[in-house]
Amino acid sequence: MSHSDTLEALAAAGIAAPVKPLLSVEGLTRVYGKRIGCADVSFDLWPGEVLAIVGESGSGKTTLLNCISSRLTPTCGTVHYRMRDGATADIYKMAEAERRYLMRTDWGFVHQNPIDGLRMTVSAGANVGERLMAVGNRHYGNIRNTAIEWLSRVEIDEDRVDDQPRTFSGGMRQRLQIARNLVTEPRLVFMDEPTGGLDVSVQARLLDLLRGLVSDLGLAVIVVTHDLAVARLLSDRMIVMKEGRVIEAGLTDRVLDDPRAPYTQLLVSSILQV
Ligand SMILES: Nc1ncnc2c1ncn2[C@@H]1O[C@H](COP(=O)(O)OP(=O)(O)OP(=O)(O)O)[C@@H](O)[C@H]1O
Repeated sequence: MSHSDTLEALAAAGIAAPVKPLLSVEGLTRVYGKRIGCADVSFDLWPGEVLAIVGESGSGKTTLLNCISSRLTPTCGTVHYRMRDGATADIYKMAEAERRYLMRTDWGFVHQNPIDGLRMTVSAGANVGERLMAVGNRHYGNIRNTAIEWLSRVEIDEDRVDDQPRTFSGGMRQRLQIARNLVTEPRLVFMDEPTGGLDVSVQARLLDLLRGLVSDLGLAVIVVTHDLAVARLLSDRMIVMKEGRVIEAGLTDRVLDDPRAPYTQLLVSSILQV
């Protein structure tokens, strides 16, 4: 998507464009031997914007998300991030310690399977409190109070604060993972199929909760999903991937209501027929 397309999309969504994007992805490519994971992906993400990456299984969504979030080294391409002090940093040129700090504080990562994003053998309160300690909080009482506050924000009863997440249902675990990620008020959150693997009714409630939190906190989000309904509910803009490449990009409503690429038309019509 070009810079002018992005500005147009933002204006249509009622988001005032800042001078610089929060994240700029340029020519991002990852190959696995001869197999393409993702190829030549470029886009900008603006503060407070929710971008969905959609496509069928194997289209490269997870590879792209992992390359952007520095969990997987790209074969080529760059990812620039605007730090809190306003300076722009190339995340692959940062010192490892600085990148790790960024990941623990200014970024969040919500995994499809909460087991990958939680510590199952420490309490729910500690799962949330740990992230606060990572940003320098040391006062036990304050940490516990903030953890309890966040549990209630994600609709987990206060009296579960000392329970381990292994005693929680799938939906509760996912809500706890979200609280753990959001407690440090990150500016950018990556989500990989955040509602995948949950019952439909649990999914709907979680999506509602996520939508409220994202809007209240003004979060920028990159969400990977194969579910166009999730993209429709959560995102402002979306990119459609096929065989590792972006084949369509634009405002979510435009792409879903008036898909231009034949592949997107097929994706959309296959959902409508269900
Ligand atoms: N570790 C790996 N080694 C080799 N090939 C891989 C590896 N990970 C992914 N691939 C290949 O890269 C391509 C993109 O896979 P990726 O998992 O990114 O797609 P996806 O859209 O996230 O799929 P899904 O929705 O099923 O998770 C696929 O062809 C896949 O087989």
